[in-house]
Amino acid sequence: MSSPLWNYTTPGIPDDLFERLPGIPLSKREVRLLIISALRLESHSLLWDIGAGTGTIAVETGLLSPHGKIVAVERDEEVANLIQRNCDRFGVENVDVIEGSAPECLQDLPGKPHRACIEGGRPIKDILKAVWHYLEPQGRIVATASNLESLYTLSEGLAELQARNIEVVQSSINRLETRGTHQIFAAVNPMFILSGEKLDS
Ligand SMILES: C[S@@+](CC[C@H](N)C(=O)[O-])C[C@H]1O[C@@H](n2cnc3c(N)ncnc32)[C@H](O)[C@@H]1O
Repeated sequence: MSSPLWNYTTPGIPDDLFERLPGIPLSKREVRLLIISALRLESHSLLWDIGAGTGTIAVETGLLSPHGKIVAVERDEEVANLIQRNCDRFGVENVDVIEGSAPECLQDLPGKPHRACIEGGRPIKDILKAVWHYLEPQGRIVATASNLESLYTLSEGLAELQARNIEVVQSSINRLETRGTHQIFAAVNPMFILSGEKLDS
């Protein structure tokens, strides 16, 4: 009997265990951990993973929260199929993969989310506002930005929505790598991780 690919109760699956498609991004392991931490999942949370890419967030949260439900939204058909394959690879059964483009497709999703992760899409503020509209009270949104423009837009969007307990964290991660005869610390692209809550004022 072959041993399972990931048999641990903690998140942090190494990036190279996921099936990849050329050019399709993935949230790097350490950044993924920060995103998952910011989501603060509860045992039965419904999570919308918008712009689900390679599916690393969907897989990790599916494993971490077996009584929860994840809806992974991805606009590209080939990439949506990749997410399903990565779920199958890790034996994750509580992820529904939806091929669709946000924000338009959100109205057709079943249920209202308690948590949302936004990692892609333009115009990003429209997606943020649409997701916020469906978010349950007490819900949390986590969104990432890799550049100053997205950081500003998301930050402005959360303020306009009067999100509470807004946090912004910038990752700064270096991994030891062998380059020729030397070992150097190579930087993982820094990401901004923004989060906010939908609380009564
Ligand atoms: C940065 S990747 C997400 C990586 C993912 N978190 C992971 O670790 O596997 C962003 C993805 O969002 C998708 N995307 C971009 N705009 C979108 C939209 N409007 N609706 C749905 N998906 C979108 C892209 O096709 C891409 O695969």
